[in-house]
Amino acid sequence: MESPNRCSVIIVGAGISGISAAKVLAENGVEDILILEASDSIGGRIRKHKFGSVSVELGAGWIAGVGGEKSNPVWELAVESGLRTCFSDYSNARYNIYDRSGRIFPSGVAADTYKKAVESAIQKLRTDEDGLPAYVANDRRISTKPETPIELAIDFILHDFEMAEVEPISTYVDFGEREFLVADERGYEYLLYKMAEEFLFTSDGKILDNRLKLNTVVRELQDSRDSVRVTTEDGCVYEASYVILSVSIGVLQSHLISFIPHLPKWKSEAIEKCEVMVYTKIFLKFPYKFWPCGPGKEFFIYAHEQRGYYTFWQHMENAYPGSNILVVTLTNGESKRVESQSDQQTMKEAMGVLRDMFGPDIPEATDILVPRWYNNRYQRGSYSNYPIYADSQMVDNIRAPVGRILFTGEHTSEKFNGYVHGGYLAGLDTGEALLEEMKAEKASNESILQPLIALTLSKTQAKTSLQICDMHRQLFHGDSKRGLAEVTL
Ligand SMILES: Cc1cc2nc3c(=O)[nH]c(=O)nc-3n(C[C@H](O)[C@H](O)[C@H](O)COP(=O)(O)OP(=O)(O)OC[C@H]3O[C@@H](n4cnc5c(N)ncnc54)[C@H](O)[C@@H]3O)c2cc1C
Repeated sequence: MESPNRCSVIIVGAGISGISAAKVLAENGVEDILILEASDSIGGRIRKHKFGSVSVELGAGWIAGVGGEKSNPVWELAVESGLRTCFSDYSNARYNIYDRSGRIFPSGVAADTYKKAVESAIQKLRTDEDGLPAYVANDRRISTKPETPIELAIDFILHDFEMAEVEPISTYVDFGEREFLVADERGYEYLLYKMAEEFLFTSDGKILDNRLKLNTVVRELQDSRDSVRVTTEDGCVYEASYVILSVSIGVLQSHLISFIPHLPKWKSEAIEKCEVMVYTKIFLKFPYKFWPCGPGKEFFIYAHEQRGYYTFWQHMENAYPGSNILVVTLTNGESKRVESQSDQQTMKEAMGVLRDMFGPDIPEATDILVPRWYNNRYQRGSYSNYPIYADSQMVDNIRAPVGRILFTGEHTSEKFNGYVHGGYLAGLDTGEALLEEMKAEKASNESILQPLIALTLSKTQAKTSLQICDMHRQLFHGDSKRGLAEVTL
């Protein structure tokens, strides 16, 4: 039987965590790596798409957590790369709440409803933390259930958009409360290309390096005492001393990848317990704009009796003036419902909502774009959402290595899960942890092997055996230009 392709480390997934882990390894001399990516590009949940004449972000759109005492590392990457961004001011959204007949709720009503919703959410959070139902809370105040359309709309934006008013979110506490929308034709993914070009061979903005294999779906990881065998959907087998697995928590839950032996119970239980949020941005293009623009008008809200029904809207005039694009965000149940229906049906529903808000004479949308993160078998959702009862043990278990397989990705970040910077920092941490592990293993091997080599090999023989290792390294390293012709992207 032919021996499998072998290298030091295989990284499964080329999202921000996989690329940042690979970068740490390469920078520290571990260059015989192989990155296996299921889709046709790097970026994962950071992905741009040409829509109309502009680049829109199907996945992550914002750099969240800017302007605080500590600097968000992703913001630093964006500044270094000259990425174009626009500040997003959500604070006015609550004053642009439309009812079904197109009237904007008076600001006093909106502010009051908002205040009550925040108080109620804080109350609910306290009782959830105590493990008690709301009606037996210490101070006997009962958290109120949202019922009216405006209450439901505000409840949606407070909870499904993780507004910092309800609980302290590490991202905002550590890095600041400002958020910047990426509005750059090169896309948010440009940050990943900038990182990748530091250790992979690139030309004309394309990665041309045979250490990155796109369209390669990993289906099985077989962990043994001294290596991991990786089998892909097309039947190829690779072998490495270690694997870094950066696929999303949704993919881990979906069992797209089998583990031999099975993952231990503590690991699989922790993976199953983590919730997955689905978040869908639907883009609609119009022949001209009919919505209000100007200061404080970027975000607007539709209040409907069904929670989350085309609630949260944004116009793209600040990001791309003249683009005539609206974005509406759906989450969870509504995302799944819309993913399973035709885009024409979704356009019809969205147009109905817009006519409620802006009247019957508005123009029909000329194009629609509906990303399907939940049905994408390489994602199975948008990002992890630790349940309220999750403790640090659960996160530790999700992150902990099993044998020679290390787990990384936004879901392994205790403080910043769900965010781009969570994925980035998790990748750096995993890369560094693996370097430590490799150093320790090398030291222990040398202490066993040194006396043996001295006993069994003459000096020249020992040198020859080292050269064989070096030749193997050249498969991946130092000859990337020759590898060019063989690469298919
Ligand atoms: C719609 C949406 C909006 C978001 N908005 C924001 C935002 O505004 N700000 C923010 O900070 N964050 C946002 N996020 C979250 C952010 O995008 C993620 O936290 C981050 O990009 C995750 O990076 P990652 O490396 O952990 O995972 P991923 O990017 O998912 O990388 C994992 C990679 O593994 C690959 N893969 C999966 N299965 C296999 C397999 N079997 N074999 C080989 N490869 C495989 C995938 O194709 C993918 O490329 C959003 C996400 C979504 C989906």
